Amino acid sequence: MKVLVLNSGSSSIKYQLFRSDDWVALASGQIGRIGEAEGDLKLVWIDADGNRQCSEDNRAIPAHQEGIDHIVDKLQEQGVLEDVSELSVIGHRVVHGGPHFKHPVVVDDEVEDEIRSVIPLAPLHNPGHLAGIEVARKHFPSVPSVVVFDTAFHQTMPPVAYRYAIPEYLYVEHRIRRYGFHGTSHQYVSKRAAAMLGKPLAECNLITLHLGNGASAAAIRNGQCVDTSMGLTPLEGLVMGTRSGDIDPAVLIYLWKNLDLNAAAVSHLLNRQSGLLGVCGVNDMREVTHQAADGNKRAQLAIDMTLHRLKKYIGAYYAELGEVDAVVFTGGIGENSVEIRHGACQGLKRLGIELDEAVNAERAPGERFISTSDSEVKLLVIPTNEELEIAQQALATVS
Ligand SMILES: Nc1ncnc2c1ncn2[C@@H]1O[C@H](COP(=O)(O)OP(=O)(O)O)[C@@H](O)[C@H]1O
Ligand SMILES: CC(=O)OP(=O)(O)O
Ligand SMILES: [Mg+2]
Repeated sequence: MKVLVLNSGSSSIKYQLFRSDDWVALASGQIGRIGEAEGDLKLVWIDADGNRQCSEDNRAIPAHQEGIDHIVDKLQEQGVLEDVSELSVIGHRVVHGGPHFKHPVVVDDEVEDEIRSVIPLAPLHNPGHLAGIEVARKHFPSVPSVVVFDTAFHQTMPPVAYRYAIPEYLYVEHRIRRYGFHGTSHQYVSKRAAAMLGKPLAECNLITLHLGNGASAAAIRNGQCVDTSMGLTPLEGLVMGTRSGDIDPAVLIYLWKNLDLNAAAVSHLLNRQSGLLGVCGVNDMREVTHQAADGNKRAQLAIDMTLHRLKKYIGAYYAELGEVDAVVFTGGIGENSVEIRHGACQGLKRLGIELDEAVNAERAPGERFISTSDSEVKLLVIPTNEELEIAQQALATVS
């Protein structure tokens, strides 16, 4: 049997089709730049002879609806999903589950309504997820859809970590608290880290760093999340591609009072015009790194601010955990940026964190140790696989 996973973002859809007996990915792909004049479509699949094939094109994809139609056509055309009855379940990533969802659930009208009701808390993400769910239900009415929430893994946080120091009724009546995101990724890399360390996950203390367009850190004690950097929404915490991360809330009041910006304008400014983009005009870390290497001072400042914030969180979570087995780097930046990993580990020798610079600089794919053999705290690079984690959780939910 097979499991299809759709990870619909604000302007992209990532997807993978797994064979559930051995979790081999039969196909994986991405549709980027949805709604733009030119799309960015990629699909890698395994053909009938077991060979890896790849196709790319730039056709325009106006909306998620067309994107998912395209995915289904393409999977059928390449022979990896000939018969819908081969599909046991479709797994969907949903960034915000709000206060209600602690575990994956089978989608019904009520679940869809609940996801819709928390759109204001994840405006960049939840609308795309809903579009994905609706189109999948239309294409595969007989196949159950299961939603797996980014917020679920963080539900083990204690109140000291998830409460804001604001009047209690805002928590009790409005559920204003810290939820945390990228949970599926933090959970996946935690399990892989335990396997690499050769210890049960329940005995591992970890700091996991998911550094992609959105970025978050998590403190894991005995395999469970005890703190994370994102909050009520995916805006809190680290410096991100276009999001500010931590900021004095008085800045918002200032913008409202003195620049006459309303709530929508402030949200747009902090979610879409800030972070690396706000500081240096570019949001892609590869480009920022090139510009900094060419002597661009704004790009260098953007990198230095990213590292400054990242180190604050590593230090804070180290202090919270007391003992740390490993720091894990994942996400597009964590997996690929030699410079960011180098900068994040600088000067931490007294904490028992020592990077092996030569190993860090090797652009090797896959899971690897990048600490010196003497480093008390191990440093790991682990490519995340949110889709695999979602596929396994989705199948377990309907089994
Ligand atoms: N070789 C690289 N060096 C530095 N940054 C990289 C590299 N490869 C990818 N990235 C960065 O990873 C980020 C995207 O991460 P990803 O996890 O794919 O994002 P998303 O949040 O969209 O899933 C971008 O900022 C991109 O520039
Ligand atoms: C929650 C979040 O920020 O997700 P992404 O990194 O995919 O934007
Ligand atoms: Mg991501």
